[in-house]
Amino acid sequence: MRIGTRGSLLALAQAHETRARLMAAHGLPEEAFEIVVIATSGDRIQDRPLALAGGKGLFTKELEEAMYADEIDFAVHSSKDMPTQLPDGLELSAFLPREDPRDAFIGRAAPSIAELPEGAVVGSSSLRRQALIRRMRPDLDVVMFRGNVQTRLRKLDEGVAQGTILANAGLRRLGLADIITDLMPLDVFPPAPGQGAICIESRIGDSRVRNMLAAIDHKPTGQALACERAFLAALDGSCRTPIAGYAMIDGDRLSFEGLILTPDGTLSHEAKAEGRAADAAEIGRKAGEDVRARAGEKFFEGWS
Ligand SMILES: NCc1[nH]cc(CCC(=O)O)c1CC(=O)O
Repeated sequence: MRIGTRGSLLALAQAHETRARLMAAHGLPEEAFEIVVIATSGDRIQDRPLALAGGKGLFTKELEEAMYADEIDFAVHSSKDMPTQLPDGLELSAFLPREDPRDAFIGRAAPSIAELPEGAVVGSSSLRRQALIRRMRPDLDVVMFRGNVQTRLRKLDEGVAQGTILANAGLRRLGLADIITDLMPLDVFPPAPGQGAICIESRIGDSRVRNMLAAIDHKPTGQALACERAFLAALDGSCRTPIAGYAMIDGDRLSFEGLILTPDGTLSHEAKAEGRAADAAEIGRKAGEDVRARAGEKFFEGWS
């Protein structure tokens, strides 16, 4: 089996984790799986926010083309980077057990956002994180910050900013949990839909691949993701609007909290929903339609 992945350290860590789980589940040796690294446009574009460069498909397009061309059997992704609408003939066929979904703060002048001095600079290129920081601390100066973890840490060392925010899950997968100075609570700083969950994309109808992946698929994570992705899809997947959403599964029950904000963090609309885990997608879709109706179409217009 050929496992397709991007070449970033985080993507490679995720591909290796997937391979280790497949080896354990099927009692197969490492040689049964080849990891194939494919560069994506998202990796190449470093000079502007991804929302302005075309949004989410940027991390997935080249991997999807490799699946169509039968150069790889499946692709490992961060669910957060996946568009809500997949190209024809492809599906999300497995999810690994979700890591902690929270965002992590890496602070220099202070260990937490609340303790930063007035006017301090925080780097982030995520519209959601920028809006949430501004909502918490309107006095802070939020600047664009892209690049991998090492680049960001160097910027902190150089004093370009006094703090930045990254996903706890990614930092843990990179073995970098010790650089975190604070974990953002889910209620004040809700994560992006899909954050912390690794997903696997494959060709619809490829039963050999599907059977292989079924052994490592984590159903509760798949249900949570179905809800969060339906929420996002109902909001049109607009990557110009800061959107947060997190579903929790407890047995056969699901609870969901979603949030949309204006980029400056001054206005927001929240959705809370509960129901059967089996109805995950329906719950997410309704929550999305509900906030969309309450916010009004004007809410989604005019941001850039
Ligand atoms: N867009 C980059 C990206 N995609 C997934 C993760 C983190 C890992 C995850 O959420 O599973 C990150 C980095 C970050 O947000 O810190």
